[in-house]
Amino acid sequence: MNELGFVEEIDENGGALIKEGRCDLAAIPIIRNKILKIGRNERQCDIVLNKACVSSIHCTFWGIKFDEDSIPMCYVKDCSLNGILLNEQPLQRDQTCLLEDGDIVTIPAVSTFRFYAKSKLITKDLLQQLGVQQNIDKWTITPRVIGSGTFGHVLVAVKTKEQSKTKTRSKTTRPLDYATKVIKLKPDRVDKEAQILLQLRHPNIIRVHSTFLGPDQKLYLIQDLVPGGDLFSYLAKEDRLMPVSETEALVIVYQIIKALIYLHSEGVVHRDLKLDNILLCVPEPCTRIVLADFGIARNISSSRSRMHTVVGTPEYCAPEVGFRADRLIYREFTRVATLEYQGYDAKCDIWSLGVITHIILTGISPFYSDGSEGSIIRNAKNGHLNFEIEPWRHVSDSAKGFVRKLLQVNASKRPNSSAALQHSWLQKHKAQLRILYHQRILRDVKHPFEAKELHEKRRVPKNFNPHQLDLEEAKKLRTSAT
Ligand SMILES: Nc1ncnc2c1ncn2[C@@H]1O[C@H](COP(=O)(O)OP(=O)(O)OP(=O)(O)O)[C@@H](O)[C@H]1O
Repeated sequence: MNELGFVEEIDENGGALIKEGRCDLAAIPIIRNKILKIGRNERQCDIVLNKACVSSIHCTFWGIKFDEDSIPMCYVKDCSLNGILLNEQPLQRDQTCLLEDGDIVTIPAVSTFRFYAKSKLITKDLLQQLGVQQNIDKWTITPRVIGSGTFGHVLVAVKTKEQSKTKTRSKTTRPLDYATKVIKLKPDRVDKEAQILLQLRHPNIIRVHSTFLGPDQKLYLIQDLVPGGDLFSYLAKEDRLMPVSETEALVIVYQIIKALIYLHSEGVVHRDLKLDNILLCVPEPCTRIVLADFGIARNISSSRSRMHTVVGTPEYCAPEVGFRADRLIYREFTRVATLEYQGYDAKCDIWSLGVITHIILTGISPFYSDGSEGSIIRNAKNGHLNFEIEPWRHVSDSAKGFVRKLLQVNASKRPNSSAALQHSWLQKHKAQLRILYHQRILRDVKHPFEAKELHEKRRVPKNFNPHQLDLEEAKKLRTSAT
């Protein structure tokens, strides 16, 4: 079942609007992996509103379902010049809001839409079942689950204070939504994730606002809610991972490298970079991406030491980290000094980026073969890459060279994060990537990041065309097709 919610145009009395010839407007489904667009542009929009005050794409709706059992989360984003109202309250340009069943979205003086949730069932005592507090300091934790992982659950949270303040202004005002990661683990691990994240400020790294230690040694990490889902779900279509265009891959990889350069300069190594830990602001190309899940990240700035603990996910894990095909040698993620290796450093993140780049360009995980842990580890140690397979056919040699370089088994030959940015694949598109990044990708960033990215003023060339990359690629594809 692909429908995650519905958007229906209504009249001023709240009744469904079924005009002659426009009955298709009644209850348009929000489906998985597709953004529902409302605006003036006939080619791109699902609901076309032909009025001068309506922007080409005025607002968009989409839904995210973390897994088969989870309740979808649907969002609306204001992309317009003239604005939209959510329950009579204006949104800011580029603002995204999590929707609740029955929410009303208005394009002033043009149209009004009602959002219906597909699944409304949220067990009231879910928080109790999960052993999660409803109120932590100034925060209210809601029973809406965004995602789950090995270490706990991620739920929607709102600021309690803000809620009561806004309630006096209007009953319908929605407080901003945040994500709370609730971790019930050993205190030392818990502290590390919180400590590391609180020190980081970068538009491509998850922003943590506060942390609280609740009863039962549960840590609450209040973070920005990143509404576009993770990169794995974005690529997963019809039971397989679909590659993205080379242009889209460049924009993703560029942002991951930006985050890694910052992270490594702060002495932090992520150690678990994978598709599931890369979040998207909107599930569409050229969106801002955010690295999340610093659960096993390590701060090595104090000692500049190398790391010896075997952690991570074998599919994305650099050979020097020391995963072994024979699981009996270590149990799960215990601390095992890697005897035949000298330990490892921040370049383990570069290897993971190599695996990620391979997957997003081809839909194939380079060392996966039969999927058994043993074969993945053996294949990664061997480092053999096969560029002869069909999905590489339309990919440029420089992209292949980039992947080859990052997946060097010998870590000393692998570039560090700054050198990865200097690779010809990215350098060739340097100017366009920079402009796209500063003019478009960072547009929704509201926080005063210390990172210099936001303060850099770049001159836009007179003939700059934000679609230039796509055109170049289209040209290339046309040539290769003939
Ligand atoms: N701030 C956020 N905004 C939106 N979604 C999020 C956020 N944080 C986490 N998620 C979602 O929740 C999922 C689980 O979160 P996270 O990876 O942090 O948990 P974990 O227990 O450390 O997982 P893992 O088992 O991968 O280690 C993510 O894959 C993502 O889909």
